[in-house]
Amino acid sequence: MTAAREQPLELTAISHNEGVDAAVSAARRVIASLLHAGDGSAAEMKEVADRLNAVADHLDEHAPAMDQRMVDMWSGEGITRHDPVTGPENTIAPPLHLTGKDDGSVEGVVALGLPYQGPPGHVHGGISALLLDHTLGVANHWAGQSGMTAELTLRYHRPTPLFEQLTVTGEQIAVDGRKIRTRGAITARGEVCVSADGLFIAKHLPRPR
Ligand SMILES: CCCCC/C=C\C/C=C\C/C=C\C/C=C\CCCC(=O)SCCNC(=O)CCNC(=O)[C@H](O)C(C)(C)COP(=O)(O)OP(=O)(O)OC[C@H]1O[C@@H](n2cnc3c(N)ncnc32)[C@H](O)[C@@H]1OP(=O)(O)O
Repeated sequence: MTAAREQPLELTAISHNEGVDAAVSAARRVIASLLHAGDGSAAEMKEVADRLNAVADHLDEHAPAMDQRMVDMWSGEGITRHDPVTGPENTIAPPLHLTGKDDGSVEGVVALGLPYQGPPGHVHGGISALLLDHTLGVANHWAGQSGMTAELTLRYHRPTPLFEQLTVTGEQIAVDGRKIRTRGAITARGEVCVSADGLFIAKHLPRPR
């Protein structure tokens, strides 16, 4: 008999408060702050741009070669740290933090700010697609058979609010040979805002080495 898990399993990397993760958290703040500031801001934007460019110059000067970095990114066998949805090393990741549940599904919560806006006060539909594509991919990984997205069908039921807690879910529904069918949704205040049906094909591109 398998003992029931008391804690849900972490399926995505959690940010450290140090190293590149801390710098990425700061950069996420900068992205949101710039959009909040806009052209009406009293801040001296030329100086801000110069300082940000100096930071980027410093990072580029000390970074490993790109091909080596690609190898490093893909060296682990488990969860990724660089992806654009959950990755603590990726400034454009909100980040969403996903856990695996005993019923075979995955779930995470996230609140999205101004950088992810589409219609006024609401999440851009392409951002919802990004979150769901990735969450369905992780759900397949959790279920034990993963692949590449071949089709992703989205239904936008109601606008997805910014600044509110969203729950993102994914669940593998069926595997038929190499075809994997997976479903998911984004809900806010218990109501479905976006639902997704995905067809994934069991195929994996080779990792850089
Ligand atoms: C992606 C994996 C990442 C791995 C990470 C590893 C560890 C990290 C751990 C945790 C994280 C977990 C997951 C990662 C999270 C998210 C993943 C994001 C997913 C993506 O972001 S991924 C990028 C976008 N994605 C593409 O970039 C795909 C481009 N595309 C292709 O690479 C090919 O197109 C492919 C592979 C789709 C199929 O090519 P193929 O040659 O392998 O397959 P083939 O043609 O033989 O078809 C076999 C049968 O599928 C049917 N079929 C094929 N395609 C179909 C379609 N579109 N619609 C309906 N049916 C279709 C055929 O009709 C046939 O059916 P039948 O057998 O019945 O005839």
